[in-house]
Amino acid sequence: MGGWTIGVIGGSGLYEIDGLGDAEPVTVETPWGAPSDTLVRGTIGDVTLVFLPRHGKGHRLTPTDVPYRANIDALKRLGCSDVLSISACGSLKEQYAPGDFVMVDQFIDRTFARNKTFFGPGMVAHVSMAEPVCSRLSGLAGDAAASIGAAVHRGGTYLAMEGPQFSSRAESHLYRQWGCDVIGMTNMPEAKLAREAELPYATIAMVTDYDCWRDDSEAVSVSNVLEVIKNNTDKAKKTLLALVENLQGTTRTPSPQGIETCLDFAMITAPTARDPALLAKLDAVAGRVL
Ligand SMILES: CSC[C@H]1O[C@H](OP(=O)(O)O)[C@H](O)[C@@H]1O
Ligand SMILES: Nc1ncnc2[nH]cnc12
Repeated sequence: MGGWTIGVIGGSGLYEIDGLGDAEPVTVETPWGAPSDTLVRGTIGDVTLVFLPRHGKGHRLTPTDVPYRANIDALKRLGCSDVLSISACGSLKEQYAPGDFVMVDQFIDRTFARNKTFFGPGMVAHVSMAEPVCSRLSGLAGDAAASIGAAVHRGGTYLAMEGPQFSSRAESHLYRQWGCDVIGMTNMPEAKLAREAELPYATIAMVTDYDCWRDDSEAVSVSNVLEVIKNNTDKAKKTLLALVENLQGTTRTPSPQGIETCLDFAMITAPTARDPALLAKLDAVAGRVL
C-alpha cells in the first residue's frame, strides 16, 4: 500500500499547509536554478506531501518570475508521484461564483515571457498536451473538495495570461467568446513542464472574482481578491487533508493517461546529435529514459 507522494504547489494565499506532524524543510538546488522557496516535506499516515509556495513565502515572486522549471524539477527530484496545484482565479462565466472550486481540465496558454520547456538544442522532445490534466488526480481532489462542502465544478478551461496586470474588459470579453471558464496567471507553463517531467498534474482553481466582464460587479483588484482568498484558503487546506485521508491504505497505480511514461513517445533527437551538457541537466526530469 502507499506510493503516493503528492507535490502541492500553493498559490496566492496558500503559503503553508497543516497537519504534517513530521514536517521538515528541504532546500533543493536544481540545474534550472532555485525553486520559489524552501520546500516542506512530511507525511500523514502512508501519504507523503511535499509543499512549495509558488510565489515564495511573503508572496515575493510575480507570475512571470516564478521559476517554473526549478519548481517542477525540485518536486520530481524529491520523488513526487503527482503534482496538485492550488490557485486563485477569476471567473469568466456567471455560474462560477467567488468561493467556488473549478477542477480545470483544459488550458489556453497566452503567456509569452517564460521558459516553457526543459528541452532545447541537443535534446528535442514534443509531449502531448491534448489532455493536460491527470483525470484521476483531478477527480480525487474534486471528491475531497466536495466532501468538505465546497461547491465543485468538474471540468473547465483555464486561460493563462502573462500578467501581472489584470485583463482589460476587451480581453475579458474575448476570452469569454473563446469559451474559457476561468482566468489566472500561473498554471502555464507549470502544467506543460509537469507533463515533460512525466508528473501527473491537476489544479484546483478557486474563484476569487468575476474578472472585469460583468456590468454589475466591481472589476477585479487585489483587495477584492484578498477578501475571498482567506475563506478559499481554509477550504483548500481542509480539501488537502480530506484528499490524504481518502488515499490512506490505497496503492498508487499508474495514471490513466500514461503520464509517467509519456517521454517514451516524445524524444526525437538522434543519440549522436544529443548535447551531453543538456542531458546532464535533464537527470531528474528525464532520467528514466536517458
Ligand atoms: C493575487 S491575485 C493574482 C494572482 O493570483 C493567482 O496566482 P496563483 O495561481 O498562484 O494562486 C493568479 O494567477 C495571479 O498570479
Ligand atoms: N481575474 C483574474 N485574472 C487573473 N488572475 C487572477 N487571479 C485571481 N483573479 C484573477
